[in-house]
Amino acid sequence: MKGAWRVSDIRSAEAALMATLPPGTLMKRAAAGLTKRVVSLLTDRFGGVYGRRVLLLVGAGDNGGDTLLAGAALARRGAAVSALRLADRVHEEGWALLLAAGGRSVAAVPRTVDVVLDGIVGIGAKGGLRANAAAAVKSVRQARAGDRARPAVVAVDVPSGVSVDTGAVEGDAVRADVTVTFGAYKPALLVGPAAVHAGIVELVDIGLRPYLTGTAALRVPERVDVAAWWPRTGPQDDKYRRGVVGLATGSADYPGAAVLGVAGALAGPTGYVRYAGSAAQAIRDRFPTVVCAERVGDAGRVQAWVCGSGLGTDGRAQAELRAVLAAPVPVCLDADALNLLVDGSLAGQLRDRRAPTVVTPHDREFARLAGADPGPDRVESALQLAARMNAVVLLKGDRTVVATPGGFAYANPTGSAALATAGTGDVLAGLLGSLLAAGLAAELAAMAAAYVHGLAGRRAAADGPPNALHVAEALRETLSNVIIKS
Ligand SMILES: NC(=O)C1=CN([C@@H]2O[C@H](COP(=O)(O)OP(=O)(O)OC[C@H]3O[C@@H](n4cnc5c(N)ncnc54)[C@H](O)[C@@H]3O)[C@@H](O)[C@H]2O)[C@@H](O)CC1
Repeated sequence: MKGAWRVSDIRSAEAALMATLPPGTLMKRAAAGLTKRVVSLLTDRFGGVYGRRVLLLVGAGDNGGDTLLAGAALARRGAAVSALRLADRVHEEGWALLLAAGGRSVAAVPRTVDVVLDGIVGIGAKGGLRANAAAAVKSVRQARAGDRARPAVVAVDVPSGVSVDTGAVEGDAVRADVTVTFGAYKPALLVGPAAVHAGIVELVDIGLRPYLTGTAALRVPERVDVAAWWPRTGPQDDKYRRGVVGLATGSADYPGAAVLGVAGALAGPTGYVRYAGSAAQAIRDRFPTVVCAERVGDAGRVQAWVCGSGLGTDGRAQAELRAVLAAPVPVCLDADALNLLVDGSLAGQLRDRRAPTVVTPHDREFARLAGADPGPDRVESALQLAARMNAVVLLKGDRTVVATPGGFAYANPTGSAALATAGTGDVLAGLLGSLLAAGLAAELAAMAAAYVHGLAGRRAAADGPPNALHVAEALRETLSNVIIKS
């Protein structure tokens, strides 16, 4: 699993590591990693390094220093390197090396450039881009709009203009194709709108890891993690032992929500799916293996409930949610269940639950639950709500965040714009419920479901604009690739 560290932790680790090394060693390691990545980008996209036009955007700090050292190395390999200074003072040694290698200073963004290196600011940034930097970034963007291939943009350590610890982007910020980051991931590379600005993120090992002693601000699972968490069927299992998931979703008015949730649950690891609600006929017609009842109280034993989507908010819906909350099993609450939780007595019942609860709000539902929109720091917002509700919070977004009441946060790397369509959340909730019923810990169930659901969204989108049923249908093949074959 990847971990992302806050700037303060990275600074402490760097200080401890630097104390063991000759001055300048870390910057040389960083610049060497950056140079290597830019060489491969120039070679892959533009056929080589010699004669290719590289522009350095250079700010005042060591981030500019890394960039100048890499620029000097590229110039020595024959690239035509120019540097635009965006501060009165820049890293002196780096500047001298660049000029000695044949690099030149420019006063504005040249008209034609193959690759831009963004060395305006790194982890020492305070506030957004200043006016001269913002103007240079705008020129680069305009050049790219006229020629979709060039310039390719490589951010050094982080894209300038983003908030490194939170992933917020409040003003203008660099949009990179690739970010080459040093020593450790930073939250902005993995979560929030900044993650989109970072593009493909590549970590250069500069020897920092053993010195990062604090807790990661954020964890980002990889395929092997999800595969390891996924419950497997053993030779001793029967349909009950694999777990029974119950869905209290949908209604006569909204049977589709129930259908989509059940489709998600059927793709999960449980051996048995029960449905309780007034969309039972639609479920029977479509899924003959699902056992249906009209009410939660009549459904029989389940090991986890999914409740909410399409349920409505009338008296019957309230009674069903109350029954679900009273069950001593893990519960996943979505959509209308979240709207009903704004009611004080149900919220109290939720806080008193002993078994785990997962809530899966999008931003508007989050605002109703928390009393305010998620702030620019989505991880912190989700953590606060998790602590307040005593529930795991899965905050949906391009990089879905999972936060636990105990203070741990995860970000999902597989988000896809394809999932921004009606009903995909129902599929997610069903899959998540199945993982809960199979016995996976609530935060891992939430993370694993988001991860696989994101991949299924991408897979479904490969055949054209998908709807939620396409996403549900893509789950089986996605699971076969990700989980079973790994
Ligand atoms: N500290 C280390 O051990 C290492 C640091 N490295 C590089 O050094 C960077 C951090 O260097 P610094 O601490 O010098 O910080 P930065 O290079 O991020 O920039 C800080 C400087 O930029 C100016 N500045 C701050 N906010 C600004 C803004 N919004 N617009 C314009 N200028 C602004 C400040 O006056 C300050 O001088 C890292 O991101 C990384 O690229 C690497 O060389 C690896 C090792």
